[in-house]
Parts: sequence; C-alpha cells; structure tokens
Amino acid sequence: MTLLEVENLDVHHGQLHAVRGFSLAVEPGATVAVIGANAAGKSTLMRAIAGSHLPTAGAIRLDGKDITRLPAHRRVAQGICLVPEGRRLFKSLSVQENLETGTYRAGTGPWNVNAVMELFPWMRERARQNSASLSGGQQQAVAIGRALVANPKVLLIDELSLGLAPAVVKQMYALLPRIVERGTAVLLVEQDVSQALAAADLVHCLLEGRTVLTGSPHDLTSAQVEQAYFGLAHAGGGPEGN
Ligand SMILES: Nc1ncnc2c1ncn2[C@@H]1O[C@H](COP(=O)(O)OP(=O)(O)OP(=O)(O)O)[C@@H](O)[C@H]1O
Repeated sequence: MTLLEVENLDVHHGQLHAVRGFSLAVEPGATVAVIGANAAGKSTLMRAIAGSHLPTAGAIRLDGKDITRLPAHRRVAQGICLVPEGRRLFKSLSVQENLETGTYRAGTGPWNVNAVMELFPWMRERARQNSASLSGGQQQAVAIGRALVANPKVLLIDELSLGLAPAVVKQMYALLPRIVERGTAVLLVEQDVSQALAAADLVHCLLEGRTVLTGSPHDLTSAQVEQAYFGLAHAGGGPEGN
C-alpha cells in the first residue's frame, strides 16, 4: 500500500493560490524530491502535508487513512515529521535537549537519541552544548535528529542544503540512505537540483504551484529538468496543466 498519498491538493495564502492540484505518492522506503525555484510553493506544500497549513481542497492519506484535516501534532503521532526550513531549533536548549523534545508523541521504531548520536557521532561530545553555538550543518543535523527520534514513517525535509557549504551538503546527503534503510521514507524539498536528482527515486518539479515535470531522475534529461525548473518551455514527462 502507498505510504503517503497526496491527491489534487490546493493550498492558498489568502488570495494567493500557492499549490495547485498537486498529487504525489510516496512508497515505503522511497526517497522523493520536490524541486522548484523560489516561491514555487515547495514549503507551502510541506507545511500542508505536515499539518501546519490546512489545504483548501484535495486529500492527504497516510497508510490509506485520511489525515487531511488532522492537526500537526496528531500527524507526528501517526508518522509524519517535518524538518522545517531554517531548522527552527530551540536555541536556548542544548543538543541533547533539542533531540529530547522530538520524543514527545514519538512512535515506536529504530530511532532514539542514542541512534541519532550514532548517525552523527560528533553529537555525543557536544550533547550539552547550546544548539545556537553550532555550525549551520550541525544545526541541520540536530533538526533532522529531532524529527527522527519521533520515528516517523515519512520524514519531510524542507531545504536540506539551505545555507550550507557544498561539502556539508554532500555529507548530509550521504547519510540519507542510512535513514531510509531503517524503514523511514523521505520526502524532501530542494533548490539544489543536482543533489535532489542524485538522492531521489522520484522527482516532482513545481512551477508556480503546479507539477510541470515528474519521473525517475534516471529517465529525465537535464534539459527537461532545466526547462521545467525555469518554466522555459513545455517540458513533457509528467502531469501538466492541472
Ligand atoms: N505565510 C505566507 N503568507 C502569504 N504568502 C505566502 C506565505 N508563505 C508563502 N507565501 C507565498 O506563497 C508562494 C509560495 O511560497 P513557498 O514559500 O511555499 O515557496 P518555496 O518554493 O518554498 O520558495 P522558497 O524556496 O523561496 O522558500 C510565494 O509566492 C510566497 O510569497
């Protein structure tokens, strides 16, 4: 059964139609990427799936169960966790304390504070360090760890690479398979197209809130992706003109 299903989703900010007729399916163990330029609607989509912004139309199902109107905190308990854009750590708390906040309403599964510290070994030495004093990459790691300890079925990551040096981005992406191999599907939003294409089994390209291209990165040419990303021409390869 499809793990996460989004069907014909519309999301508004007042009069602004930010996400238009968006559909996607995330299968267990998959890594799915949503790419798109600034203001394409990526973060709005992630917040709608996480439950912090209610859609105006369409449906979101997890394990076949309709969660479209479920509040965000109850989605965490059902198995959806968001790593928000800009990390949003509790800056006055230590690394360990930030991780512990994620255990509230945690599901059962392989992840706990110890497992996260095995994934990011530097965290053990810095467990008591204030999170505000960490580098951007370290803060991103803590934000991912805080979401993982809730044992999500689907981990949503909004802009993994934002503000990070290329070498750090590479390290973070290199760890994604270790998350997926433990049974957590990943849905990520990314402006770094090459990283997203390298990591994902399936990619959706958003332009002004619509999917303009979708497919396996292996089947898409870089010209198709570029045209869809920048809205240069009819890109082909997916559901268009919703
Ligand atoms: N809270 C808000 N109130 C009003 N408009 C918003 C709000 N958040 C986003 N928007 C608008 O919705 C549209 C989509 O924004 P969104 O942040 O989802 O795009 P994005 O693809 O994530 O872009 P970025 O990569 O710049 O974060 C934009 O036009 C943006 O200005």
